[in-house]
This record gives sequence, structure tokens and C-alpha cells, in this order.
Amino acid sequence: MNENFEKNWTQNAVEEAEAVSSISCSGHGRAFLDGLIVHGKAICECNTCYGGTNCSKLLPHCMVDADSGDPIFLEPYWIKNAARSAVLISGWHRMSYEFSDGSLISKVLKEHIRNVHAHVGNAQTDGKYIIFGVGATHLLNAAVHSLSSYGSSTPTKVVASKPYYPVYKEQIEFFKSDNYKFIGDTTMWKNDGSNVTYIELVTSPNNPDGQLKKAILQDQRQNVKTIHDLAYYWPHYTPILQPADEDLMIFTLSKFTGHGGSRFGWAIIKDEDVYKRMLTYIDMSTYGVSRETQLRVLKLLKVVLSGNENKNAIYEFGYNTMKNRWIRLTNVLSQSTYFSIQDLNPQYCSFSHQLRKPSPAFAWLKCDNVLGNIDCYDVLKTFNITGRAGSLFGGTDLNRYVRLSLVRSEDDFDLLLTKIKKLVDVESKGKFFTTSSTDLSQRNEPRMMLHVKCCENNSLHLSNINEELITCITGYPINFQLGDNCQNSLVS
Ligand SMILES: Cc1ncc(COP(=O)(O)O)c(C=O)c1O
Repeated sequence: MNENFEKNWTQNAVEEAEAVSSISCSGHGRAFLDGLIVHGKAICECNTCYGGTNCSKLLPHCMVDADSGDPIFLEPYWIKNAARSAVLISGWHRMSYEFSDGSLISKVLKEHIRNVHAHVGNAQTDGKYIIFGVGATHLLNAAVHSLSSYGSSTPTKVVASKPYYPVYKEQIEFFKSDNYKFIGDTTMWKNDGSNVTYIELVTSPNNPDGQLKKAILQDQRQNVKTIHDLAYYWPHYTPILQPADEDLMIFTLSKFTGHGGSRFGWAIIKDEDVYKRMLTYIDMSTYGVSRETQLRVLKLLKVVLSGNENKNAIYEFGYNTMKNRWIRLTNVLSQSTYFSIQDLNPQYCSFSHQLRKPSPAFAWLKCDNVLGNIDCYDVLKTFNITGRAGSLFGGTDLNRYVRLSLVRSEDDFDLLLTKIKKLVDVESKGKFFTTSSTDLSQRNEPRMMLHVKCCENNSLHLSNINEELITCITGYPINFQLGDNCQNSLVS
């Protein structure tokens, strides 16, 4: 026994943690150790569309959040494994900048990452280097930076296949490097005969549409380097086809265990020079990943690897949850002619040794042409659903699409499904019409209006006309009052 430590020094921490977990938020929220304290007690932080001191009130006319890809769907797994996944951080835990060998990376954690990949069979790590970053977001930039050609008169061209994860473009444009430039859709550059260096970002399964993608440029040219973003290559979201064995692969804890807030990702790298360059980038930008984070990740991976009843518990929970959500969504949308989602086929999964049904992280929803020239994002907004606008995934020609996140909480998914059912129900009852310069108050047969533009600066924002739309949606005659400045209205 080390006499420097008081006896039971963990006691207070245990009591604090248990007190917070005992606060009831009606199953629609959660109290946290670092949350706001009111009258000496941590308050409930409610899920979207729920309110009240204990989150028991469902808020009417609430906008459902299907925007961010925050994988809270895994929270029930961690609540079930609360005892085994808890970690206590002492005041003296690894205060130093470095581990005792001078590195910034926990060797034990690195071994656990290799073990996870060996168990799942989703990536080959033998003989490869592993580095840690503050989420995949950090590593993506580290990788682009490290693969680009320094000091060349022509910047390295960075491409991704449409529809692509918007952060690739946003990040590169934000950091404005002389060494590399984002130039858009990969297919546009397939036949470029020049010897300019390319970096191709390959996302598999793809965000937003869940397709398993392959590099397009690599086979054809020498001067192409590839970054494989495998954030979603886990049995929760896709059948595992074989261990990925690419030169540079990026994974993130957020999509694997659901801990987006821990900000932890890792890259698996074949080439030593690329590894060293990425390491320098990490040193220069953050000087490594917080030791508290590394400790927590280690604990989480220990739970994942040991499993409670079985070693595949998290993958079974992840797959079943995502598959069931997909089935429920496809069933509702099978009733629609105007709204459809991507086609994904069952495939054999080498991890589960089964034919696996689709279980993607996102629905890539399309509004049919028949609705006229509309922005699908606006249509869904009208029905109180916030998705992510298709145009962000590669240009305005994708504005017929919206990405709907399926990885959020059960509450978010249930509310999303309720709103989609309403949309489909309206579609089956009403009809769409296209007209212009119409006094809508003249029309008194039941119909549905999806998109109204009014004349104040030629556009009245949809959220301003919700009341009128609710009237239309219920199938009653439209009683739409044109504003003073409106001579025209356009319904599409
Ligand atoms: C394809 C893809 N790559 C990378 C990331 C970023 O992950 P992280 O949370 O680790 O920064 C995301 C997050 O949504 C993603 O969808």
C-alpha cells in the first residue's frame, strides 16, 4: 500500500458519478457530471423535441434533427455496459507531455486497436504504422498535407467521387495551402493525361449513400496517392467484404463506438516516410492526443474486445439497430412515388459469416422530378425535418437529394419516421400542382402545397409559412393570405 494516498480516495468520484446517473430524465435525456447545476443538482439535458425539467414533454411542431451524423444510437450499449466501461481519472494521471518512452501514443492502446481489426477482419495492420489524431477530421488533413508535393509549382490536386463527404472540400479550402487544392469530383479527372500529382479520397462505405467505393484514378496512373476513409467500415453499417489492405487508411472512434465527443481517430500507414510526415503534422498541430482520451479509449476497447456475453456484442447491437431502422424507413417509403432512398443489396459478410441486409448510417433521400424544380432540403423542412442538403455533397445538381442521419438517438429516429410517414400520407391524400401567379385563396379543393415562393425579394422563407402549410398538409382547403408585397406566388 502506498502510504501517500488516502484510503478510499476514489470514494467521492464514485458517489458523484452514481448521483448523476440516478437522475431520471424520463428516457428522453440525460444528466452529466459536467452539466449545469440547479439547486445543487445536475439538470437533465433533453433529446431534441423533448423538454421540461425531466424531459417528459414532447414539444409540438418541433423540427426533427436528422442532420448530424452523431452516432448516439450506441448509447444503450454503453449504458448496459456502464460498470465495465467506467474509468476513473486521478488528479495525477499522466500529467507529463509525453509517455515515459518520449512518445505521445499509448503502446497498449495501439495493440488494442490492432486486436480489434484482427477480430473484425476489416483492416490489415500487420507491418503497418499506426498514429493517433484528434478524430478523423485531424488525420484527414494530416494525410492530405503529408501526401502532397512540397514546393512544386503546381499544387497537388485533391479529388473525391460525388456525392462526397463535404468536410474534404471545406477543410482544404479553409486551410488554403499552396501545396494542394480541392478540385472536385474524381470522375472529371479520369482522363487527365498530364503528370500532375493527385490525391484521391475514397470513402467506403460512402458518406452519404453507404456504397462500398473503390479508388478510380489509382489503377490508371502512377502519380496518384489514395486516402481511404474507412470511418464506416464496421459491421454496424456494412457487410465486411475483406480486410482492407490500403497504403493509408483512416478510422475513427466516433463511428465505431459512438464516442464522437472523445475526438479520437487513428491512421494505419504502410509507408515509413508518409508515417513520419504525418507524425510531424500531429506534433506541430496538437502535440498528440490527450492522455485522458487515450485512457478512456483503451477502456472502451477493452470492453469491446472482451464482450459481456460474447465478443461480438457491440457489432450485433450496432447491426441490428441500424438494420431495423433501415427496414422501418424503407417500408414507409415503399408507399411513396415521389420520395425514394438509395438501393443497397444484401451481401455476404466475412465477419458474421452471413448474408447481411443493408444497415447504412444515412439515407440518401431523393425528391422526384415530378415535384418540379425544387430543393429537396426545403421540401423536408416544410415537414419539420432538418436533413443535410444534397448540394453540400458536390454541387447544386445534387439539390434533389437530402442526407438523413439514421445514427442518432432512438427518439430522433422515431420522430423522423413519424414525420416521413406524414409526408407519405400527405402524398397519398393530396396532389402536387405547379402553377404561378395564383391567388391561392381561390382554390378550395384539398391539395398539398410543398413549396411556396413569395415575392418579398422573390422569396419568402418556408419556415415563415408553416401555419399555412399545416392547413394544406391536413388536406383542408388552402387559405393562404398573400403578404402586402406579394403580387405573385409560385407553387411548385
Ligand atoms: C466519412 C467521414 N470521415 C470522417 C469523419 C470525421 O470523423 P471524426 O468525428 O473522427 O472527426 C466523418 C464524420 O462524420 C465522416 O463521415
